[in-house]
Amino acid sequence: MNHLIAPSILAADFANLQRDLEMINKSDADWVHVDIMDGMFVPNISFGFPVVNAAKKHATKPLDVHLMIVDPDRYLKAFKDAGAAGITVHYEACPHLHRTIQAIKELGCKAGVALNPHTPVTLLQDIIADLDLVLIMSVNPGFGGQKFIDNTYKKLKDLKELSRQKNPGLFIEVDGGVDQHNITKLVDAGANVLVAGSSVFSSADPATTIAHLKYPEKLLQS
Ligand SMILES: O=C(CO)[C@H](O)[C@H](O)COP(=O)(O)O
Ligand SMILES: [Co+2]
Repeated sequence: MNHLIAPSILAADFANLQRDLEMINKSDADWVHVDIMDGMFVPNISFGFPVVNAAKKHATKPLDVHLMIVDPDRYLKAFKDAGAAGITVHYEACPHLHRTIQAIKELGCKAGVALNPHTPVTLLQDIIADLDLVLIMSVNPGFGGQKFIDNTYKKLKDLKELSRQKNPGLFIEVDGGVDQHNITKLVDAGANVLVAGSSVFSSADPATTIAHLKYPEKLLQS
């Protein structure tokens, strides 16, 4: 399949969120990535339900909600009601991950698990068949605009192999420091959903940057 692009609104201009979502609507983006941070699981607080509701009101593409929060089970239904199409929880935040994944699916959302940079892919062996998506963090979660961690390529290859054996339809998402320079190598390593925050929103023309991320081969030809 062609890879999907999920711009992260963490890097959008919150005072002009409607404008930035309308840009995403008209662009080659596939999903809208929504980062929820609680100041506990990660050392930063982003935004909560009113902003997700507002995003849902203006976005025409599915909301891909990335929960960087402790004990996410408390809020799954609230995020579904706010407009989430997919909910991704962190492996490191879920002692009863199987139960959490079933709860997300029962809500009718796509279910994902995110791995911090130090968490090995092998820990997913007994849950991967139940998942729609695995998110490989390529920075330490909590902030946009950080430097990409090179070990990500190896983790993507490990995950691609595990998914080939146990769940060939898996969405393999990579999140953090994705830009026009590393996108082709990330797709070659196995990523099929690419999150991009700063590289999109700090560029002069965000819609064109999204097009370059979606079709990097056209950039090489031009
Ligand atoms: O989950 C995240 C941070 O924890 C963000 O999705 C990620 O950092 C995207 O931002 P950037 O592309 O600027 O690195
Ligand atoms: Co994210």
